[in-house]
Amino acid sequence: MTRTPVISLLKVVHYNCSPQKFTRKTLSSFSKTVLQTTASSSNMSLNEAKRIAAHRAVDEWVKTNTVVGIGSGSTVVFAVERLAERVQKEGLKVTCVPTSFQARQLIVENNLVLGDLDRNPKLAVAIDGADEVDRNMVLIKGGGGCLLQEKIVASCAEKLIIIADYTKNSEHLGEQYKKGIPIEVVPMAYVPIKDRIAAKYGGELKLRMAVAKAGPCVTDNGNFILDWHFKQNCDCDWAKVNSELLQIPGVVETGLFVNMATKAYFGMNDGSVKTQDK
Ligand SMILES: O=C(CO)[C@H](O)[C@H](O)COP(=O)(O)O
Repeated sequence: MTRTPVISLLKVVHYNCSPQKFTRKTLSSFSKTVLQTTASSSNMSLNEAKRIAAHRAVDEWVKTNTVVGIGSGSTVVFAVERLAERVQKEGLKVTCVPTSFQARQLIVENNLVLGDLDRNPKLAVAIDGADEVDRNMVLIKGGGGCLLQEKIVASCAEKLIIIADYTKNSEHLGEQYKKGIPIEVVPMAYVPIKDRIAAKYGGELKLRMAVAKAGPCVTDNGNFILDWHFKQNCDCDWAKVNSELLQIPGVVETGLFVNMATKAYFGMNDGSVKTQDK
């Protein structure tokens, strides 16, 4: 049987919970805006930067007869594209475990083998995007609202490999990503959680609102998301902050990924791929 890669940005880059709704049109104007504000002499589109990072990571990390975690977001679209190409061209055999409804759709639409943690509790590698990566490889994730399943799948993988464009590569968290740290919470507890975090650490917490629905964004797990706009230039011990946040009743998971990522691949503005290790 011939397997045909089916990549539809219109379908797969659709975030229910993203503050920015992506379609082919908005994705391109979004990319343009970011490019204009981050690199005046840019010669590579953000999508091209995502693509080169994703393809390189898939080529270096995905081996045949393995189980691979498939992250969520717009960069992962290009990783799945590459996996599908390799299945077709080299007969690569992989089982793919999704981290969201979007990832599941991507796997199915590209005729890749769909797995789950019941049958595949140990993964060789998980490939995922990030909203920001700091110099210590601490990540902010959850811009697309999929942080809980992303962290679960990453925790089952021997390696977590991050793919991103150059706008995600920072010295400190919050330097470039201005939408805060996503925190997934049980709906009935969002107000007390918000108050407790603000009282302890300062900053502002915003309930993430849905894009094409009135009311809050509801995650794939039926929860809400608080985006924590922490104080700028925070010299925080993120491992400690993460553990403390997880102690609050009603906090399900945070978008802080500390000591999880093995390597990050950034597609750069000049067409090169920069890597960062743990
Ligand atoms: O954490 C995520 C979704 O929950 C994504 O990996 C993160 O938002 C990056 O997305 P993109 O590749 O679209 O920049």
